[in-house]
Amino acid sequence: MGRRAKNKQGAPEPLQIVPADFTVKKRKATDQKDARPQKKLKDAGKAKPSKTAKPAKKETKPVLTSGGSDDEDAWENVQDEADDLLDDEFEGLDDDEPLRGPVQEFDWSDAEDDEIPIPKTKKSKQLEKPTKIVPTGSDDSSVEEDSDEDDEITAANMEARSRALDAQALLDAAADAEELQGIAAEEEDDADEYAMDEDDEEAADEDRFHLPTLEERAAEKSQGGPDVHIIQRRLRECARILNKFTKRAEPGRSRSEYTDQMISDICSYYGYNEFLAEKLFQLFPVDEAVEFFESNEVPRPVTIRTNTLRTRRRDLAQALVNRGVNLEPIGKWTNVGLQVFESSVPIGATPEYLAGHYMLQAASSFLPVIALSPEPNERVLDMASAPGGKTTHIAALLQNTGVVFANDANKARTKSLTANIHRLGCKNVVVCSYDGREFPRVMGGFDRVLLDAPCSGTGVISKDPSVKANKSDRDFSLLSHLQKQLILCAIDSVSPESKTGGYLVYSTCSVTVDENEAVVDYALRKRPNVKLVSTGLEFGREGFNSYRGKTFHPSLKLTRRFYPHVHNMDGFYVAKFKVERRTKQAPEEDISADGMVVVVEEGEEDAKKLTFEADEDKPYLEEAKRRQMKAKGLRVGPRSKPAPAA
Ligand SMILES: C[S@@+](CC[C@H](N)C(=O)[O-])C[C@H]1O[C@@H](n2cnc3c(N)ncnc32)[C@H](O)[C@@H]1O
Repeated sequence: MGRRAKNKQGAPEPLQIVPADFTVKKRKATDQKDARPQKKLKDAGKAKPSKTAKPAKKETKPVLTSGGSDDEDAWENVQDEADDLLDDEFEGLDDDEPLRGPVQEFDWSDAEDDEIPIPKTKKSKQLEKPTKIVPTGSDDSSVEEDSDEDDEITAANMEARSRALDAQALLDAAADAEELQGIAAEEEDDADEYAMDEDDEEAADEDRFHLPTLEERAAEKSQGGPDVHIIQRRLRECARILNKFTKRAEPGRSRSEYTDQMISDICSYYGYNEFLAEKLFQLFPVDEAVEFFESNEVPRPVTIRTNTLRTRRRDLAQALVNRGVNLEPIGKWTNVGLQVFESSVPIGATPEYLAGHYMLQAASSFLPVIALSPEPNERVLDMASAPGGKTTHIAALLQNTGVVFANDANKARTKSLTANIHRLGCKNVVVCSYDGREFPRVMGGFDRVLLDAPCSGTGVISKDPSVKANKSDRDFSLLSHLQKQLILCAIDSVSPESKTGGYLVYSTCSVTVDENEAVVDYALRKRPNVKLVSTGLEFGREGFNSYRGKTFHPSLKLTRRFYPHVHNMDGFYVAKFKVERRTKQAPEEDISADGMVVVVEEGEEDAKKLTFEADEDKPYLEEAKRRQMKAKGLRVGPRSKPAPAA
């Protein structure tokens, strides 16, 4: 575990959401070495008071305990106050209607840093310029009112007029130059906020940043690695320099030297292996990458989903407030979510929890089900469903009508799935345990399918920091391969004839492109009868259209990415497909002799010849079979050795 991992934030920040077109603002470099990076709001018009600096009303929110009080009046007062607060919180929120509304910007800042900078709007310099006064040789300002045309040109005044015109031209030129300079300076400021303080900073910074040479790095390593403060400063400085490389880099040093230093520092500071640090680093602009790594050190807010089969959100909130839970609705995008700020009782063991009134569930986990949007009486497949957070959400949206097939390849995990289904009172769910790649042979013709795929978990590192050290290149290849097989099976399980649906939602709690856009793009290429449609989610970043030399289908923009540092929720990815009727037969080579889907990797044309017998596929197949057997509790033999190179 990295050194920062120990330094966890106390109470989680309230969840606030940024709009889809939100761009992450760059941080200003500060000279406070230990300070956590602070985000400043550029636009005061859009600024919202920080949730950390809560309104006074909320600060007085009572923490009620079920133990009660000897003083009945006091109890009633507190009770009334709690009721009022709930009424305020929930006013206008109709539990039965999907809520829509503007999304809010997530603010990292602590209360004391909440001052909102004056908005930096681009004003027309033309409007700001003082009215020019044309010198006429007279100080009498009334003269300036006179128009040139009115003055008769005579031999006597000709020279004076000529001088005045020259002077005016000079003044105009000077003013224009000044204006151009101003615009250039302003553009530079806008292009990079760091530049705002650059001169001051650099002038004050006697101890100028020096990028260690290879020898210096080796020496540093041999002495047990650098001090945390040195790494912090180096990360900040490297990010600052990479942002404006030509201007700020040390002469003779390359961009990749700074990048390598950053990745190496990220590994030692946060505890990632080099492969994963680089993979994640590449996903973002430099300074945003640091924000991403930083946010993985902070726990996400505790959130619960109201089980509408058993209660209403308002009633649940009331019951929990009465037990001493401090909570509020997550945001306008969900009418069932509640964020828990603090609780005097264990939130996973309240009578309401045991009675199935809610599910402890990350906010990001609501998103695929919202995108799936199942309708009553539909037939739905949840292909990889354990432990059932999304299954039970689907069952609730179906209002216990229709049927949900909750499948998971891992039989052991179906126990917790079944327990959750019972606890939440879902009566329309059938639990099964197949490898998802066996669908639709076992069952097909679903109105909607959810494939919440097995993934690397790079979106949930704050929950499972072991991901930082234990994910390798091989893991990503295997996972991407499995996901590609599963997604084709999921598509083929959807009924294009469905009167109400015909949709597949693909999701992962990972942020890597291999597991997301690459899988979705592969599915689009292999199944011409599907197209991407809007997820219906009002926030989230657009999926990548291209990434590191790979180009994806333009419709990948319709998919959505969610990030911890932007949306204060787990990293997540959601894509929604509409499945149409097939116009021609599926390519034969998709299905192997044993009925499994064959994944065709990069270079589709050559790959057309591939079957499961192909040497390249063997290790993947073998590994998949080993895992399958292991999951079923069967003994697996040793891995076969790779054949020697010819
Ligand atoms: C991300 S988790 C699913 C979480 C679940 N949807 C929820 O909301 O609670 C992925 C699941 O896929 C299952 N899985 C892995 N390989 C599978 C396969 N080949 N077919 C079906 N399920 C699989 C794992 O056992 C795991 O439970």
